[in-house]
Amino acid sequence: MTDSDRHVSLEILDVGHSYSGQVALRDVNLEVSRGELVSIVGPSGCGKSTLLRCVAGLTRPGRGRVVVGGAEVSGVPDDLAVVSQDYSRSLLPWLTVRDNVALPLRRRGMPKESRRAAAGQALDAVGLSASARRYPWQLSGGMQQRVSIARALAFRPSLLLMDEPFGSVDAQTREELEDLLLRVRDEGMTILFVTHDIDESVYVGDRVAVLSRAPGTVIADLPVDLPAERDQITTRELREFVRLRAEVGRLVRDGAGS
Ligand SMILES: Nc1ncnc2c1ncn2[C@@H]1O[C@H](COP(=O)(O)OP(=O)(O)OP(=O)(O)O)[C@@H](O)[C@H]1O
Repeated sequence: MTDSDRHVSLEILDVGHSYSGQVALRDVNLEVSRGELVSIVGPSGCGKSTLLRCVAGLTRPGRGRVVVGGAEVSGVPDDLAVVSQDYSRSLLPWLTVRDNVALPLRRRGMPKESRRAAAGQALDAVGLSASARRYPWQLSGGMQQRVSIARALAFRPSLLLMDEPFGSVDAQTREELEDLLLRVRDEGMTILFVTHDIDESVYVGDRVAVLSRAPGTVIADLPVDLPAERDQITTRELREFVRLRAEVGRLVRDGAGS
């Protein structure tokens, strides 16, 4: 398998899901090309996390199908990483930060020295080299979240699912992580990125998919027609950025459910 073969497309086809008769998602259709970053926004409780769980193979959708790289998802795909809001449960407290980051690389059969080097590089990218030998419980919440992100980056999955990943970090770190994510996207990873932050959805996205109020369905799929090279200050000043931010904001506020 070549490196470019690892980057997959994703199809979400007529996906619906209910919890004990309560409909959380209905008729969700979304296609994501290889190497594309699609932001997903929508009102609280509209089913964004449920949708990511269906794509990750953690929840089997009651209706419809999810297809990753041409194959229907029936369990957790091998070549997938998830970064969720819940950093406190995602790291192993008995392993150092570096060993947490290196752990998934065993699945790739990578030799120990290469695992350590890849973990070191990813920690460097999120600004945590100095904490490599510490344990997760010795770090702040925001730092732990950066470790989870470093772990996903070191693994270099073909499909990366992120559920409000920067919600717990300070504003400056958040901007740095957004730019890091854009560099990763440039390497061809396919990314689904759930966020509550409308500015962020436009800044990092190639497209923004807006879900309606519960039960969630896609009510808009907007291309982000901004220069690929983004900058935290000048991109956010562009007329197209301001227009899109307003459009997404209006859709999230007014987006009708059934
Ligand atoms: N395991 C579960 N059991 C029962 N109901 C659930 C479960 N998980 C989610 N739900 C319900 O499904 C609906 C969608 O929840 P979900 O967490 O997917 O939405 P969300 O858009 O990610 O929410 P938020 O933006 O607040 O994080 C909500 O009404 C929620 O209460």
